[in-house]
Amino acid sequence: MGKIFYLMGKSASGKDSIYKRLRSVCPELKSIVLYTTRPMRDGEQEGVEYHFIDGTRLKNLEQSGRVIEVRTYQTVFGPWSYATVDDGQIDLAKNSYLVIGTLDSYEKLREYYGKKALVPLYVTVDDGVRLERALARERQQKEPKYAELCRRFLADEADFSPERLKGLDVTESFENRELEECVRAIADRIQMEGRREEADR
Ligand SMILES: Nc1ncnc2c1ncn2[C@@H]1O[C@H](COP(=O)(O)OP(=O)(O)OP(=O)(O)O)[C@@H](O)[C@H]1O
Repeated sequence: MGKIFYLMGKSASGKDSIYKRLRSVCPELKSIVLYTTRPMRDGEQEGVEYHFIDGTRLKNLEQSGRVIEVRTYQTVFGPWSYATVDDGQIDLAKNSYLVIGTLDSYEKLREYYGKKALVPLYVTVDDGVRLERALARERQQKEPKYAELCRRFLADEADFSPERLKGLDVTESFENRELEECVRAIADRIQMEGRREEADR
């Protein structure tokens, strides 16, 4: 049976950077396209970055029991939802998947597909280094949002508390000191899972 490799970590831990590298290092892993009610941005394409839907369609999907997890953010443009939907794109009999997300969405997918289907890939960075990286990244924005950066940094403490991680069996972590080293360690972990699967057959 295939696995869902679930990449997660606190803000600015390097998930996006690692995800992009893993996409080329582990091309056999499929991606999952989420659904969102936020408007499409210039350059985005339906079905590539997201499936773009409206609130009514999301409600219908929820009523049909196909929404595995949904998060809604209150933005200045109104509420924007992001959802993982069981629309047939996830077929664990055939494929394994690489997904990037939050600990909450990891929990929901784990409830839906079963503990055995999920492999958590938890990325960590020393807090001081992470704050420096977050600040450097924010400084490059046209309108840096430093208060939001601080809010997220503090919220991470509760979101990824040791108790929560332990409760969800996230016992392994990958330190992102040097990007390529971290990518290699995660790729090795992914390959080990493949070997385990073969041995069990
Ligand atoms: N190993 C590394 N060494 C130095 N800089 C890094 C490393 N990994 C990532 N970065 C940089 O740190 C910043 C945060 O990385 P990235 O955006 O990938 O994190 P993230 O976990 O996806 O963040 P968020 O969840 O907040 O969007 C980026 O500017 C990225 O270029």
